[in-house]
Amino acid sequence: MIVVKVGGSAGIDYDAVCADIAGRHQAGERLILVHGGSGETNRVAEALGHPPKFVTSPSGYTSRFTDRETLEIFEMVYCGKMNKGIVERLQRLGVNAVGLSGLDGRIFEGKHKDSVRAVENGKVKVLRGDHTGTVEKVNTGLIELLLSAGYLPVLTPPASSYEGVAINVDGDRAAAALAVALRAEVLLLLSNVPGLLRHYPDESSLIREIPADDVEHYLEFAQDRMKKKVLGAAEAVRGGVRRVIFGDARAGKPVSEALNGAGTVVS
Ligand SMILES: Nc1ncnc2c1ncn2[C@@H]1O[C@H](COP(=O)(O)OP(=O)(O)OP(=O)(O)O)[C@@H](O)[C@H]1O
Repeated sequence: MIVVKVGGSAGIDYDAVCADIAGRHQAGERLILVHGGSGETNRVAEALGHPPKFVTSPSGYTSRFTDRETLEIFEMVYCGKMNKGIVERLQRLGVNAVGLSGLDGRIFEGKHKDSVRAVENGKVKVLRGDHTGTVEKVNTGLIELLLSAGYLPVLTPPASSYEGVAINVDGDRAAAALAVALRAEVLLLLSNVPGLLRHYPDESSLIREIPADDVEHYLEFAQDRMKKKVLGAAEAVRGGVRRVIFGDARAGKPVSEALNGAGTVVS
């Protein structure tokens, strides 16, 4: 089993990702696709007059402040435009894909965090009304049903809180939790960069290998949103996934190239 997570940043070639996945699925490989949608969510939020707000925690992690209106825009883009766009591409390629969010069948579950600590102008503030959380539990029943019937699941945040409330969760860490729950051999985290760069944005500074027992050490090279990917990779290998790859989804055959050794390999 391979869990592929494709991001939602500008420059990602979804046609290339879907064509590669379709070919591998049709050759009999067991795959699941998880996707993001941050770039398009920012654009739509601006257009709807509710611009995105990002907050940085005292420990340096950046996340989207998700009030109820932001959550609804997030769902429009992630579960609507992005998810159905990917499912349509796969259907056109002859793959019977099924798009679901983490709310459906409670695939992704976690605790609802209503408040977040954020550093603003050098001061730590507590912001309330947040709809975020972290995936703590993956309910694999529905996924296994789909896989055994030959469907290709295409999953996206949000997740469900334990009370059934939609929560914005990080897609990389959700994919990591899924890979652990399904005992996947490989987790691919594809985005608009060649992998983890030692000196971002210098693409020639690609880190080729990260030892599985030393992933957290590499957090120092990741800025802002890349930190969550490194954290997700650490969680996946700790949970038994043998290989995590940060790969490039901008062109070519993103899945196959990553599996053939391109990108940053954590093992
Ligand atoms: N050291 C680094 N190496 C590579 N990218 C980095 C680094 N530090 C920060 N980044 C940033 O991290 C981004 C990737 O994370 P991001 O969460 O935006 O991607 P995504 O997975 O495509 O999006 P989504 O949240 O929609 O799933 C890159 O576009 C880059 O700007």
